[in-house]
Amino acid sequence: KRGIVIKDDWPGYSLDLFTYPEHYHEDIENVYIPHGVIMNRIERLARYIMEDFEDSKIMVLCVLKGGYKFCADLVEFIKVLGRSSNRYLETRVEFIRLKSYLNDQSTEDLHIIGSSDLSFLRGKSVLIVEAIVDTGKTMKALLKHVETFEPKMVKVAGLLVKRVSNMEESLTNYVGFEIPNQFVVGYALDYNEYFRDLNHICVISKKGKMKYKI
Ligand SMILES: O=P(O)(O)OC[C@H]1O[C@H](OP(=O)(O)OP(=O)(O)O)[C@H](O)[C@@H]1O
Ligand SMILES: Oc1ncnc2c1N=NC2
Repeated sequence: KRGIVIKDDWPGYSLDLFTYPEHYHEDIENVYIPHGVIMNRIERLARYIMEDFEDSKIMVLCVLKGGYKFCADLVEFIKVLGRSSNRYLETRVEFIRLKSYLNDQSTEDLHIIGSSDLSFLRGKSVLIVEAIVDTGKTMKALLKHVETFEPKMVKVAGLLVKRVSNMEESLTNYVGFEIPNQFVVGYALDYNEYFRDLNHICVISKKGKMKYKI
């Protein structure tokens, strides 16, 4: 599944058509994916996931920090949809903190911050929830690490997948949006820890990149 394909020439929406935190006015170019569209897409992904996991419990592994909003909203939809179709899927959430980006570049070394012990995954049906797959380095390394704990099944939900190489095709089972290769922020996606408090997914402006550069 490629998800909603956003074309290279998609200009995004003009900033004055939406509300966003005033302090980011100079730092973002446009509203690339409005919060409402993100939520509607996540609701549809929840339906796919419920069909595939049917009656087994879901062990959600949320990849911090970028994945925390996507994970919270996805798990909420799974709960709400489960209630209305009286097919309740028991969902447990665990977290892993990975860091690999400085400014807008992936550093060579991926490192796990905090505990790397995932033994709670043994024998479980695992859903890895990740905000974005860009070079795929993080997801490749994480999948290798997860496999060492012998889960029963592993599926990956990626809200955004960058059209950078065909590698990600095999890395994600559920894709929210396939986007061109440009740096986006918002909805918990950051640039040096900024913009996580932005509801929409936006394209960062040159000024924003300079202002918050490390
Ligand atoms: O496919 P890749 O090129 O590896 O990029 C994807 C990863 O990079 C970002 O993490 P980041 O290092 O920014 O940490 P954060 O999630 O805490 O912001 C993002 O949250 C993914 O985990
Ligand atoms: O576009 C992006 N925006 C925020 N964080 C990341 C991105 N790509 N890899 C990590």
